[in-house]
Amino acid sequence: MRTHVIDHPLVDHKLTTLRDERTDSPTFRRLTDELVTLLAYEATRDVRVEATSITTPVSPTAGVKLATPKPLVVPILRAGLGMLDGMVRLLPTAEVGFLGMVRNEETLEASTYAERLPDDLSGRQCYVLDPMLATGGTLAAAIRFLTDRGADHITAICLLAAPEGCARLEQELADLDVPVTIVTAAMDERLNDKGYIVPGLGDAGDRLYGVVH
Ligand SMILES: O=P(O)(O)OC[C@H]1O[C@H](OP(=O)(O)OP(=O)(O)O)[C@H](O)[C@@H]1O
Ligand SMILES: O=c1cc[nH]c(=O)[nH]1
Ligand SMILES: [Mg+2]
Repeated sequence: MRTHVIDHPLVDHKLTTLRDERTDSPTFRRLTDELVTLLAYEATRDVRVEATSITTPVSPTAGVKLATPKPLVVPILRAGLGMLDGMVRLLPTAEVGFLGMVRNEETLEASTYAERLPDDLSGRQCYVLDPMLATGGTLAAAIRFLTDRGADHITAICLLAAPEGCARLEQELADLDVPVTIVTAAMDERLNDKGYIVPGLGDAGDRLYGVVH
């Protein structure tokens, strides 16, 4: 597994406002959207392309276009939905599949409550969107779900990651022969005793969409 922490002053600037407890939901949604587009630029560095030829107003020339099958973008509901627009702005022809997952806040175990994905993901590059990689339980299960269906290249885009979650992914996905890359805006210090990322930004789903409990 490769972990790529984006080092860019604009990312750090937007992330600081996102973390601030005074930032309201509309601003939080806008900053999430902007950050995802910046992260997606790096995360798609190895998106598959194929050769094509076109003619400019001046001459014929060789170029590239996105390879077929097109990449699949998979936001993990709820909070990952806040990252979808920013991602498809960069990859407008990607297909989108959905995974609904929630973490039990007592046991910290993740469970899946919704799934709308192609049955066969053979040969597909998948981009998983989830703002928080905390214990790693949610992302480990999501990645396993996709590789069980045949996905052969996984990139997860997260706003924040915790070292504990990355270590768990390394361990739980050690048997996979599929390349997995985590792209994140920051690697935070640790988890607290409730499984929240420290310093983090709180509950991403609640900050995007409100408290449902
Ligand atoms: O790494 P983990 O410890 O598994 O935690 C991370 C998960 O927790 C949050 O989702 P949550 O369960 O709060 O659902 P929500 O998006 O509906 O708020 C977050 O969006 C991740 O999916
Ligand atoms: O810090 C955290 C951990 C899990 N889920 C969140 O939304 N935030
Ligand atoms: Mg939540």
